[in-house]
Amino acid sequence: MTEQEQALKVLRDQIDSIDKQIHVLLNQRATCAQRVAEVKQQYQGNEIAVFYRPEREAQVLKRVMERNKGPLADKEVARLFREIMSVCLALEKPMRVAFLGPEGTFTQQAALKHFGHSAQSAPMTTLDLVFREVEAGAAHYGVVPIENSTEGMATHTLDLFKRFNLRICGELELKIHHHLLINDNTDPELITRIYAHQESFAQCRSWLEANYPRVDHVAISSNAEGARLASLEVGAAAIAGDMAVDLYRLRILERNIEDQSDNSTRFLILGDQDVGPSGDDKTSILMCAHDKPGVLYTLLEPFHRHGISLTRIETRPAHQGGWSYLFYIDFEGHADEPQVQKVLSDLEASSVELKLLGSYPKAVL
Ligand SMILES: O=C(O)C(=O)C[C@]1(C(=O)O)C=C[C@@H](O)C=C1
Repeated sequence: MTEQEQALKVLRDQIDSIDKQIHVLLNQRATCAQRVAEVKQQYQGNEIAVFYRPEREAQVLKRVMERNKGPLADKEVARLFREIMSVCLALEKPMRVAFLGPEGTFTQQAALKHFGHSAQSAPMTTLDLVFREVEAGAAHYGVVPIENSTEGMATHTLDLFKRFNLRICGELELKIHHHLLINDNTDPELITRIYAHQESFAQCRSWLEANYPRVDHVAISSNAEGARLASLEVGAAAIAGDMAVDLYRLRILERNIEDQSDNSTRFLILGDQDVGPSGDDKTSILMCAHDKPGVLYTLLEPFHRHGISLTRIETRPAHQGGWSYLFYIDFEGHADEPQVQKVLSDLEASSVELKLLGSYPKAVL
């Protein structure tokens, strides 16, 4: 055995021994999760037991990142623990998560980032169906886009919160990297059309003008569908993300063509449970108000008085006849906290229609 082979053997023996310990510990953790499930079932009485606990998951992931000393990066260890919790939760109860499909969309990527790969992700053809599937109990949770850093709010998602009585149970952010994709039979010099969702064309506008000014842009229901078409047609290209590349066996002609390098999308997790406080939470509400002088002041003043920071405010027409508006507001804190409760009761007293969409842990990963 050479000196190098000897050194490798020593290190690999160490790795084998560490793996054995990790293995034992993983199964010990899984056994604890199974017991947790039994306890949840015992104490839930007649109600359906709630297995997924976003507030606890957020605390676990945060602690993992805080105590991390490397050499693994904080996000990487958190990602590993994300998957460990995902398998433990699947042992307690397999989760079905509806997302805006088809397979290969950024929303699916978001679902897997948030729930880990042990959750079963179920593609829906429209956003309405994601809401409906969760409301009907056919899926435990849903994942929907809410805003993009380049293009702003996903207004259709906002409108659906008014129609459906669901809770927001979580949020996450995903970096959105778009690639220009072709199949192996397409000559890069002979591209005649590019498929993408309207939103993605908008996020890559300057790059497309500079590089493909005379090629047809075909707007399509999703990037994943565009990728599927580009995998079948000679002369077609698609704009889509990493998941679509593997799924439709496409070639990346140009990487990261988004105009803003920090292009990212925020997604919300829909469910029907009230999530407990994690210690670092956000709350979302919808308010409906008529257009009269000082209305915005009435809505916002209680936040100022009780020292609550807003993280987002968005206005939409309420579609109720006349000039009524819907205000979608995100702010810091949890509905169980006294200051937040004061804001909510002041708003209710000021005769605006108020709908609490949910309190949930701030995105960790
Ligand atoms: O602490 C719990 O309630 C658990 O069910 C355990 C656990 C975990 O693996 O840590 C699993 C699923 C929950 O979503 C949160 C945490």
